[in-house]
Amino acid sequence: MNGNEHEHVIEVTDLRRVYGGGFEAVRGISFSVNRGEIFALLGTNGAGKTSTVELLEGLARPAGGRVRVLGHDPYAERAAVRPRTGVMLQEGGFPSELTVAETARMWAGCVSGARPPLEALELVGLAGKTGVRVKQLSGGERRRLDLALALLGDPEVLFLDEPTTGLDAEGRRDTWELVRRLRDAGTTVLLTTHYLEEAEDLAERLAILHEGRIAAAGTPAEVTAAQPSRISFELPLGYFVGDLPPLDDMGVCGHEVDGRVVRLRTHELQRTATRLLVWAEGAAVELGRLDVRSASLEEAFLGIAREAAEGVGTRTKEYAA
Ligand SMILES: Nc1ncnc2c1ncn2[C@@H]1O[C@H](COP(=O)(O)OP(=O)(O)OP(=O)(O)O)[C@@H](O)[C@H]1O
Repeated sequence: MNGNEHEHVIEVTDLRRVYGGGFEAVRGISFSVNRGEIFALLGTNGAGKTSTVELLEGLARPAGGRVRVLGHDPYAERAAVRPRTGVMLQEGGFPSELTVAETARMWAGCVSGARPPLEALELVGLAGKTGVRVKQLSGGERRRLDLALALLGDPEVLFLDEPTTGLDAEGRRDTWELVRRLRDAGTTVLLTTHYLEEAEDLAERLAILHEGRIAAAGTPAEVTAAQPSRISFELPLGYFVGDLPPLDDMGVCGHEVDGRVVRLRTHELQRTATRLLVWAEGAAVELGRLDVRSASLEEAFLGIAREAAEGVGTRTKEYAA
């Protein structure tokens, strides 16, 4: 963060959203997104991702806090913000009888300065489907049509709500490639996703939401680094975890034993692995199925969700991403 407010294309401060009946879906979150950055919002089902993105899109008024997109309030100053943003909702909801080309033309008619519809369809790989009715498209093709429509206005800021849900592996990779190309051309992208590899691969920074609060935020590497690495192995018959050097001395921060299988957690992977291997060598012990791995974003996510659910060390506050 460079403190230069003009670089923050999206700024969210202590944002709250309360639905009728008093349910608080977004409970005071803060983050900012820089120009030309891809930022991912992750979270378990019902964490508040869509509720947040809708506030950024100006579709609802926050119950508290502040949102600025391109320096404007997207709800109160919708006319200033809307033409400069592209929105891909979770459910596009287009008339299913229209063809792909008709849908794109109809949509382009509502966008000032729209790029040619065929160009948008080409970007998402649907140029060969112009004559196909929307109802005949596969789920993945519909998501790509949603994305083409979001791109029609050549937006400065793109909101993508689960852009690759329903896409096969190739379609997902193609979409990532397109999002990266858009970013390289200067577009700022905020996306929500359930695919952790998508966030790890695409996003410069991310925030993990849990029950309306930010549970962790930073670069994928920063979020992952906060989680322990894992070492697992199987001890030979007749050996027990108590035969290892004292776990504290090995830098182990947690362990589980399941029969002869031992799983160690550590924030000092090199130290723990070295002590373990030196011990095994000295004791002439063959460690079966030895597996040493750094935490992945997926492990970080599951760890955060588990901690939050257990209420243990919940880090659900004051993350300024
Ligand atoms: N219109 C509404 N009225 C009342 N509660 C709502 C409404 N819309 C959403 N919620 C609740 O707000 C919470 C957050 O929902 P939201 O759709 O923002 O979550 P999400 O993180 O996008 O989830 P998912 O990953 O399942 O799409 C959920 O508990 C949901 O049930």
